[in-house]
Amino acid sequence: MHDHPAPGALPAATLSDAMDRFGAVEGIRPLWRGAALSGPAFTVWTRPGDNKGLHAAFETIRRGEILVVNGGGDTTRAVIGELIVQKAKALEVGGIVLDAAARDVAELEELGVPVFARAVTPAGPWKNGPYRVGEPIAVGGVPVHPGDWVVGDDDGVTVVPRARIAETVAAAEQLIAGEAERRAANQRLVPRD
Ligand SMILES: O=C([O-])CC(=O)C(=O)O
Ligand SMILES: [Mg+2]
Repeated sequence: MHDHPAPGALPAATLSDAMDRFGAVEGIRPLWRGAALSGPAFTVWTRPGDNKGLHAAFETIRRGEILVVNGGGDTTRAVIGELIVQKAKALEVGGIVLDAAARDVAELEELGVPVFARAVTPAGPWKNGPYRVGEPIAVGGVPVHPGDWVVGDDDGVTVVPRARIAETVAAAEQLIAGEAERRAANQRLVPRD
């Protein structure tokens, strides 16, 4: 199904730069320093504060896919915690991106499944729906279709549309080469008296 060159470990910032600085998700951060993910999106749209749809997603999500959730940007209810992320770990999901909140953060870091969220709160979710699985959504102002490439690192999350993965990777690699030259020039700087 995923027959394109993958962005792999390219930085989220560089991938966004390579798309004229679009595609960068607003306001969603890693829950701990060093959390990083890269993989195709598996989308869920849920009623704010409710995680019935996330449990449904774990019925069909595949190894390596990134669970990307539009939870309406709600920060008052955590839609994931330790128990649901245990499922993600067992299924070898590639990571979780929430336009919503999380809880049990110490346990999440120990589990090691990379989680990106808008907020953290001890308040638990409702479990009634409604929800949608596998439909186009948006997170942090960026559209996400199933199969779009999602990259997250210390800076946050960038989404690369599926049809633009190859050209974006090529452009990002060129930017990285240019940055290497600028880095070398910076290292030649000396103080002036
Ligand atoms: O209660 C919930 O659904 C969220 C949670 O804390 C967990 O999954 O551990
Ligand atoms: Mg919990």
